[in-house]
Amino acid sequence: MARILRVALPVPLYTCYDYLPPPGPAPAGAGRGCRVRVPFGRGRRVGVVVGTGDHTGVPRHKLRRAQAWLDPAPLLDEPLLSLLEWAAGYYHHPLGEVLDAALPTLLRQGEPAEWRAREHWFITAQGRETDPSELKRAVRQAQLLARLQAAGERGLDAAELAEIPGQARRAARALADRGLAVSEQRANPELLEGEGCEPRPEPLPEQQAVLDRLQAAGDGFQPILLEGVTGSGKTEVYLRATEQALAAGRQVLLLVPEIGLTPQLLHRFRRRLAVPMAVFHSGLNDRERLDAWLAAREGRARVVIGTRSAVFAPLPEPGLILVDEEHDTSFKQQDGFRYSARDLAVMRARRLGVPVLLGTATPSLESLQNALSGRYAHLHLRHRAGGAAMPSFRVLDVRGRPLREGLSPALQEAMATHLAADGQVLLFLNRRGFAPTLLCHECGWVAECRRCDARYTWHRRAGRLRCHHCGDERPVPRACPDCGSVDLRAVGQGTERVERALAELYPQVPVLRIDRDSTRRRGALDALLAEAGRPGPRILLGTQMLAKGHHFPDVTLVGVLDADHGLYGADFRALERMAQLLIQVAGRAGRAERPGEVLIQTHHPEHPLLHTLLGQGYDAFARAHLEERRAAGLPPFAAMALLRAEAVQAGQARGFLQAAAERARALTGSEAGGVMVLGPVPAPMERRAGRYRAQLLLQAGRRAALHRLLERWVPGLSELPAARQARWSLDVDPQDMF
Ligand SMILES: Nc1ncnc2c1ncn2[C@@H]1O[C@H](COP(=O)(O)OP(=O)(O)OP(=O)(O)O)[C@@H](O)[C@H]1O
Ligand SMILES: [Zn+2]
Repeated sequence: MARILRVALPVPLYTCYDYLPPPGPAPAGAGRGCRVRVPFGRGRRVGVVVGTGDHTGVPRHKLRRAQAWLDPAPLLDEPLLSLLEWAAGYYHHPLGEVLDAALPTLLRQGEPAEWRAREHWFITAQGRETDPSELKRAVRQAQLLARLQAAGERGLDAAELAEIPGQARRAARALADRGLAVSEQRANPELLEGEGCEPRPEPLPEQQAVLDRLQAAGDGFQPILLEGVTGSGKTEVYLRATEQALAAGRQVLLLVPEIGLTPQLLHRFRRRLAVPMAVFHSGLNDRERLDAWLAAREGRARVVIGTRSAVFAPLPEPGLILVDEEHDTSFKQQDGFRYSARDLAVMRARRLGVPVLLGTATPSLESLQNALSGRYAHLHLRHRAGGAAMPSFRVLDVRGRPLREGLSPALQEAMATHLAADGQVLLFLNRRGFAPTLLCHECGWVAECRRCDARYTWHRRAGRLRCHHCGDERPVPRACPDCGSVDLRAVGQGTERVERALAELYPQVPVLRIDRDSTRRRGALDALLAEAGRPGPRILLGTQMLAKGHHFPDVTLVGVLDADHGLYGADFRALERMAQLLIQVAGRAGRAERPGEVLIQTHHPEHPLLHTLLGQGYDAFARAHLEERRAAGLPPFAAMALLRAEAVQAGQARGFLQAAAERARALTGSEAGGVMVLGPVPAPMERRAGRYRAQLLLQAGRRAALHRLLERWVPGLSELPAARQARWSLDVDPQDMF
């Protein structure tokens, strides 16, 4: 064994630490990629060995001994570990924290990387014969008995039991005492097992072209941008491509946006593919996450599906990486280690030598530019599968029109027509709550968050004012705190308010509101989506939760209540986002036999975005917008990094950034063709959650120049005296400028 271990620890410092190996003989597989427990300061940490050697710069009397090996063989295989090292370098983030972000919580805490036997509960023969109502004085036991009866031979595992409200485990033991249920210890938790029972439609020629391209890529890196209009059968391509890779004995990783991991999607995969799958999503508990991770690592899971962090799932036999809705902003991690899962997916595929397919109806300008410049293959699905037509668009000029809670007469008329024809209507409004502003009509006072430069949103049903930026909330005042008037008025519409108006306007039509508030309870979203998918007249009203990825066959009319909001955003990506959102929402219309119609309400009917987008399509808009970005020297024609800082006192964050900027300028000064250092400036919302925020932008025409600077600049930032007063973070390739 080597005499020195280099260990990455989860601490915010740009360095690894040298230790002597743990006492006693090392396990046979010990070395790089294994976890060790080490003393650190006065405590202990779990770290990952990233290197071994015989020499160290640490003086002998300071060199400490690691306490124990936690893995008998590398936990992270070489391709994954080296990808993470690359990512730490690219995002200029401490390696220990990168590793920490990539590992399931239990592994970070030092738990063994092993399955653990878990309790599994079954009904007994006697239990099957017992009517739950006989247990009338033990309500919970009766409920659980009914659940176990319904579960049949499959039984309920510990995780399912934990989901049942109340003391389900106690009830289970009480049932066991009565001889109605039994438990056993199961070593291997069951993986989601696909059924593979669904018929497979013949691929259309454009779909086949993608599959051929993937097949031709064989064992090589091949990035493909798949630009397919909404409803064109992209998911069908993912399924077929997955089948191809599975047939070649490989694993497949599918990344989906947070909102995209719907029961619908999982259902489709399970019905088509008869293989074990592992699913990563934010609803998993720590043990479930570890189980999914182990299943992927042992190769038991052949398909791994998950949101952002699943890009770090181990894949011993990788064959294909798929990224659905590649333009979606949820692929970007917005705090801590700020990575782009989409970009890392491409890099991972490149390093593994496997194809990667980025699918979307509305490519990000970054990916589009990569495709146009020939770095990615660019394939299209130009028509809806199954013969459905693309929806028709109409811009509704609402200037001077009487609006009833945001609904124009023309929109109401169209709704009535579609509902009368048994169609469903989907209304999109990206603002939850009742009203975004509470105003005193007497003196003009506005309810503003105590901790942010922002207004409270009035949540009428809950009777609360809530800040959507910091989460602060408080009761709604009865009277104006400034002048005492009781004439407080709601200004503007949120989904809650429109929902009320719809109930009055269409009393006989059920309205389903889908937003963060109505889906807070576990399972609520699934239930609402299932309800929304049923036939019959219905109005679906929601925020962007409703806008993306869902397949509602009976929706024939989509109404965008307020397109103005996105047309004049402060961020240079505002228009791109707005265009993507509009196309995605519109894509929910007319997905089955009946044609769809999309109505967009705006006060700016002449806006060039609406003109190009609706007249010529997303592709034309995106190409035109790319040219504007090129002319302005903005991404994807420039590389950016944003240094953000925040502090409790005004001026402290800026002071730190000022010092950082001077350092950067000193470093760039000598270099021609270097990096622009812009700012510092206050953040667009300067005060948030009680802290003052500012930012410094670094921009360069060439990525290499930016990275050369960051390499020399970032590690020293924490040593600046002003760093003690501010919290700071670096965002490479920032996706929003707030
Ligand atoms: N080759 C095919 N033959 C017949 N039907 C197909 C074919 N491919 C897809 N479909 C059907 O067309 C519909 C839309 O397909 P799919 O959901 O895969 O599209 P999508 O591009 O993923 O949609 P979105 O962009 O909205 O996510 C589905 O009902 C699907 O079953
Ligand atoms: Zn706030």
